[in-house]
Amino acid sequence: MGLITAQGKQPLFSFGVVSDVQYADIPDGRSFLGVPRYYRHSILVLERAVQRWNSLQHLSFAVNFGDIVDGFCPKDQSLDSVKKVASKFEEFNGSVYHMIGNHCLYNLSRETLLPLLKIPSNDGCAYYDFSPIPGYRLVVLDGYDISAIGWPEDHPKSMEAMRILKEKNPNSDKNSPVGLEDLERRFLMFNGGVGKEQLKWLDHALQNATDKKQKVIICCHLPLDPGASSSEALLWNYNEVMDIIHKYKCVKACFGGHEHKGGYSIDSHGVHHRVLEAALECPPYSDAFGYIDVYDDRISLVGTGRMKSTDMVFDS
Ligand SMILES: Nc1ccn([C@@H]2O[C@H](COP(=O)(O)O)[C@@H](O)[C@H]2O)c(=O)n1
Ligand SMILES: O=P(O)(O)OC[C@H](O)CO
Repeated sequence: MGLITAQGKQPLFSFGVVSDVQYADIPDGRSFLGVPRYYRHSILVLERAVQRWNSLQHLSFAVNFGDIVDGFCPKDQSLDSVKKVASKFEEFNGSVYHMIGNHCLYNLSRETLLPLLKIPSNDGCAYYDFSPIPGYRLVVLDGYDISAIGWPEDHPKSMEAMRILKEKNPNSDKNSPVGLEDLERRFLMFNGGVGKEQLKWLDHALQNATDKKQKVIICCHLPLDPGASSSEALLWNYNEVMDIIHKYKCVKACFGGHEHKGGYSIDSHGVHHRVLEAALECPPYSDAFGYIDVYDDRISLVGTGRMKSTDMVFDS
């Protein structure tokens, strides 16, 4: 007999989730705002996540929401550290889908990272989609498509990002939100945007999903809704992405990372937004990972430790 959950129904499929491992073999530290960060412990959180996912036996795949290694990782250790974390993920008895975050790009070029993490790529971009079952599609966005990190300085995408940052953020430290108001505080160098080609691709993917009567789950390192995240962590053009998503009824939930404390909201169109709590900020012996049970009419995140459980119900 298959798995039956608390709702008395068998999920259509289930998958593991973890975000912001930001491993580095360096002593504990703090974020700019003083929040403790446990760089060596975070890989143990991932290790326990993989053990738990394997023990459940009903997860078909896992999704890593980015920032696999921290920016403070000594640069001569970047490659080995990414390989070390990637091989922990490989201990999972199923496929693992990765996305890139700002800290990945502080460490390694897209050229090195994407093949290492087996991220399907087109011209160095890291967006892709897949259908675990015919009725559902996961769409993974590259939130650093337009970014001042990760592309060579003279790359058109890097130059466009610098133009946006100069226009929107007058501070000499482009990671500083000082003086920026409300939602404008997202125009920071450690964030990024989705470029025109990717927006077109997203529109096409959602049209195609609609035609096939598929429901869609969006995954992006950067959060897409101000209700689920501080302004400082949002995707630069979250509004353009959401305008496309809201053209269709197929998107039921958007998941993200980057905002380490996590968040949850339901937007004006009934789309659920869940930002996942970071593995990096778990004090020793505590955890932040989970798995998601997907049904026709709900998506249930079952969290462990600091990752809160969230039941997301929608019209099927
Ligand atoms: N409120 C803030 C937050 C960050 N910064 C700058 O960003 C850098 C990275 O921040 P972390 O939280 O990841 O440590 C930080 O070194 C600051 O330059 C800021 O100015 N104001
Ligand atoms: O993961 P970091 O160091 O880029 O920090 C991101 C911030 O938490 C966003 O507010």
